[in-house]
Amino acid sequence: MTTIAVIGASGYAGATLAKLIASSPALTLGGLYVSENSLDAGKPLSQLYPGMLGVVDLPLQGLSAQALAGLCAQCDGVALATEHLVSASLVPQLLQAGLSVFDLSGGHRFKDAAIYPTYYGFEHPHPALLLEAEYGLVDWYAHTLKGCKLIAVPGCYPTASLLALKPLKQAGIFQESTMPVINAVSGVSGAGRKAQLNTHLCEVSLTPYGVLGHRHQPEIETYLGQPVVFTPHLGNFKRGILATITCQVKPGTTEAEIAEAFEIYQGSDKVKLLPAGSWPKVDDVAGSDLCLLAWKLDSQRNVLVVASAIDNLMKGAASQALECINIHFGHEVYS
Ligand SMILES: NC(=O)C1=CN([C@@H]2O[C@H](COP(=O)(O)OP(=O)(O)OC[C@H]3O[C@@H](n4cnc5c(N)ncnc54)[C@H](OP(=O)(O)O)[C@@H]3O)[C@@H](O)[C@H]2O)C=CC1
Ligand SMILES: CC(=O)N[C@@H](CCC(=O)OP(=O)(O)O)C(=O)O
Repeated sequence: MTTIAVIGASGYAGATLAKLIASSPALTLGGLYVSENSLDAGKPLSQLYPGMLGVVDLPLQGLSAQALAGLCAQCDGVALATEHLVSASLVPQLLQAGLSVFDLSGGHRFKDAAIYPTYYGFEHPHPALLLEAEYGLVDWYAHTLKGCKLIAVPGCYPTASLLALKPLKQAGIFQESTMPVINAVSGVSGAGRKAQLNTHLCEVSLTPYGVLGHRHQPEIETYLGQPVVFTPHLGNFKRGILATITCQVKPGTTEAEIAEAFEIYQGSDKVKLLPAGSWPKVDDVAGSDLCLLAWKLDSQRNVLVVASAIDNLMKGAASQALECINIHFGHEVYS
């Protein structure tokens, strides 16, 4: 059995992951943690999420120095479902204790520390560790995850976008100067559990945000290897992301070439192509660990539209983290 603790376990991503770990045959939950002075410390997780009653009844513990030392002594790995700077500050001690770290935040997704002040609003406290991290987009980089102790679980929008675009990039299908245009809508759970005015029921209405400055733009560009225009939108639903992506393809590109590019996912039980003429809906993926893709080519104008749907809390966070954990520790069961 591999023992994994979850820090940030009362949040949407952490609680979702705790439930997945508790239900995984090869894993055992090594503890659930919140901030030292959290109002939720001492409560069973199932008190916050009654649907987890009998599944995850472990109590949430405040992350004191003593609790952190105990965690380090008892666990093989730790998942950080905490905000970026909290994750970045915790990682050195966890690595020093020999743990494998799975960071669900954006705290370790870039090698270039200069991204952090520009897109995250802080100087990275441990830039040298960025060079040690591997990017856990499991459908593309599974081979890098075994030998590394620090795994940066991708962001939700980048997961949806990269799974759609990387096959096309790899096949050399984009026109030289094209910038794929990604319009993506996320459910409100993407903003986390804590109360904020913009996620208040009466305030939520379909709207773009983070226009031309969202931190997921450089993440998508880094792992795609070319510029994109990314515009996120907040939708009035709880979970799921739908990214609709428009790109210009080389003149003469055929449907057969595009179909061949996406054959990379043939046999995958996580990334699936819908039959021609069908388009994914967020409700089709909500609660699942899937990414559903569909595309259509206008061969007259060399325009390709690809749609990609995931659950932001699952393939966009917790289930992808679980895949990283299982691959890293060599467990055959990936979900
Ligand atoms: N929601 C989503 O769809 C996705 C989220 N992510 C990333 O995952 C991370 C968590 O997101 P999400 O679950 O939405 O966030 P939430 O706000 O829902 O949860 C944050 C969690 O962190 C805990 N926490 C806060 N400060 C500390 C601290 N100093 N030490 C330990 N625990 C702390 C909170 O509990 P308390 O405040 O009571 O201490 C809570 O359990 C973020 O980095 C986010 O960007 C990634 C992909 C998708
Ligand atoms: C709706 C909403 O607010 N979504 C979040 C995305 C959260 C996430 O996946 O991203 P990180 O792990 O990179 O924080 C946002 O746009 O900030």
